[in-house]
Amino acid sequence: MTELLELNEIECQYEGQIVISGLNLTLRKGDIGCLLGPSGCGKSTILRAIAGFLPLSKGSISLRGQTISSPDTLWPPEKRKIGMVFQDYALFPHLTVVQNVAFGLHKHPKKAQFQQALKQLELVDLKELANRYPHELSGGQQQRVALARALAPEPDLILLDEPFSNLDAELRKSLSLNVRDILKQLGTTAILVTHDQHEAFAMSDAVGVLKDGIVQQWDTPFNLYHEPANTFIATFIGQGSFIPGKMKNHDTIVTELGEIQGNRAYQWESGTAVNVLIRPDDIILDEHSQLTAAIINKTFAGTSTLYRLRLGSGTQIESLLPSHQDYYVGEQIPIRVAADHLIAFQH
Ligand SMILES: Nc1ncnc2c1ncn2[C@@H]1O[C@H](COP(=O)(O)OP(=O)(O)OP(=O)(O)O)[C@@H](O)[C@H]1O
Repeated sequence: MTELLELNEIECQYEGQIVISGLNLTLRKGDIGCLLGPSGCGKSTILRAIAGFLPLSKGSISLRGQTISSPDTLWPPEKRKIGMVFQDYALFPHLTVVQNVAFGLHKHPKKAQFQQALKQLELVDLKELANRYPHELSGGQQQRVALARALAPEPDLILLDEPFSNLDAELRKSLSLNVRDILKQLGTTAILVTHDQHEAFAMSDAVGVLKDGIVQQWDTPFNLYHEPANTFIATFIGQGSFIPGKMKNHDTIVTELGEIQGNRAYQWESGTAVNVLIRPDDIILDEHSQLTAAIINKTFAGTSTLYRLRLGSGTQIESLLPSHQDYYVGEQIPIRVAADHLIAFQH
């Protein structure tokens, strides 16, 4: 059996109000899964249900093949062997770093507790700071202590609830990759909750995009971007906008940008009205193109510049171009669509 965690049609409520319904999710041993979605969509609620802090009103959760939650089963959190890391680190201020990490090891003999805690601190590269107190550490260091503490009892599963939200952008990026490496090195299965899609993509093997308590798509980051299951995913993940089109044949759509041919076939009949997703990196500059668009604004982003363009019809699209090619607002530029992954939805 390779599935470590299985959520089967779960429903969660707060005081009779259903927040999660009919949710399915499976995670293989050693995989890092992520729950991504707008604020209030139910991400933390799912973690609470997995951790055992919230009962289920329907469905079941099984870990290592055993049912740990169902309407008439609720294993207590401490029996689940699940580690947790929170946004606010939640370290004990009156305990040193090594005492914090050793805290969850109270069943071990004292000496073994400290040896194991030091081993975990070495893993997160903080052994030198073992005798400091939390207030003597930076935010990133505190979060690494929290990770070491969660990993110390060698849990089968670790839940990370917005663990990098309190850190600045650069640190978020480096720490998220660092944490991924540590989890992969240990083979620890993890679920990350975030509303930062870059973090979700960088860290996870599979990502579930949630909206209104329902997982809209549970897939690899690549597929979420290139094969979105619906218009919500298409616009929530990455950038892009829809333009109207008509099916010409199964893999070609006629639009005001010309005929766009992709690498997947749609079953709709010729003439069917569709919306086609155009990503900024699908629109490239082509001096031989007859098609032009007017620049209505631009955002410089270092290596590239994002241009907002208006087509003759008034439709607006975006184009991401290398920043050394610099154009001004109001200029007409010749463009062409260069998209292999044609994404369209019926009107
Ligand atoms: N203890 C509670 N009692 C009642 N309603 C709650 C409780 N906790 C959360 N909710 C509601 O459940 C819904 C889902 O909340 P949850 O915290 O799971 O969302 P989230 O996706 O984690 O949001 P965020 O990204 O803002 O942390 C929200 O509408 C929220 O108001």
